[in-house]
Amino acid sequence: MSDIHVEVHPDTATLVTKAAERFVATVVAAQKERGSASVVLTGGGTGIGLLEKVRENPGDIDWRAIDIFWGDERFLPAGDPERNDVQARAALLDHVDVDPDRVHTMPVADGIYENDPEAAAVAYAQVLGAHADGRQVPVFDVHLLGMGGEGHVNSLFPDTDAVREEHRFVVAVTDSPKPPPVRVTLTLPAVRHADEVWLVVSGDAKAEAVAAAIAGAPPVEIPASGARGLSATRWLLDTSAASLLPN
Ligand SMILES: O=C1O[C@H](COP(=O)(O)O)[C@@H](O)[C@H](O)[C@H]1O
Repeated sequence: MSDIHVEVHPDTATLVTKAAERFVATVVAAQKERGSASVVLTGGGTGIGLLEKVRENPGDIDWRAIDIFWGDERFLPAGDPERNDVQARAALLDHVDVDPDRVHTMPVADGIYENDPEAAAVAYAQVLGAHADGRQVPVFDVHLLGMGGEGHVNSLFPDTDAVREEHRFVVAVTDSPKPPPVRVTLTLPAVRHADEVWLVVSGDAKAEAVAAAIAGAPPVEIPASGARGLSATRWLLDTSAASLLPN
C-alpha cells in the first residue's frame, strides 16, 4: 500500500490555495507525460474551495486534455444547487475551456434514471469502464476527497453497505445520514484505482476522524481510512483538523 503523507497548513484559506497549486502541478505533469490527465472531483467545502482557487490560478492546464469524473453525487434533478457537479461548474468548470465530452457527470434524478439510483450507479460504472483503457476503472491521476466529521468520504458513511462494498465500483446510497438521502458514489475499490488520493480536510470538527483514519482505524468505522492511492495518499490539512495528530 502507498505511503501516507501529511501536510499541515495554518488555516483553511492557505490549505485550499496550496492544494490547488498541487492540483495544477499534478495535472500539468500528467499532461506533459501522457498527453492528458484524469481527475476525480469531490463536493463539500474544501473540495469546492480548491476548485475556486484553481480558477484563480489555473497555471498551464490544458483544459481540452483532461477527463473529469466525480467521486459522489447527490441524486437530485439537473441544475439543483446541492448537486456536486452544479457547484463544481460554478466554481471552475463554467469558466474554463473544458471539452464537454470529457466532463463525466453522474446521472441526474429527473433524467432517464428517474427514481432509480441503482440504475444510475450501474450507468456510471459503465462510464468509468468506457474510459479505462480496457480496465473497469481508469487510473485517475488524482482522486480528491473531502471528509465528514464522522469520517465519511464520497458518500461512503460509517457502518453501511456502501463502505463495505468490495466488488462494485459505483453504488447507490438511499439512506445517507447527511441530506440529501439519495446519492450515487464511487466505492473504496474505485477510489483505490487513483494514482494519488488526496484528503483535503479543515476544521476541528474533523480532527478526531483525521487522527483515527491516519492511525489506521477500520474503514467500516472511519471510511476515510480505506481511501488509499496506488502511489500516494496525501492528507492535506489545516492546523485545526491536524490538532489531534501525534507530533
Ligand atoms: O456530502 C458530502 O460531504 C463530503 C464532505 O463535505 P465537507 O463539506 O464536510 O467537506 C464531500 O466530500 C462529499 O463529496 C459530499 O457529497
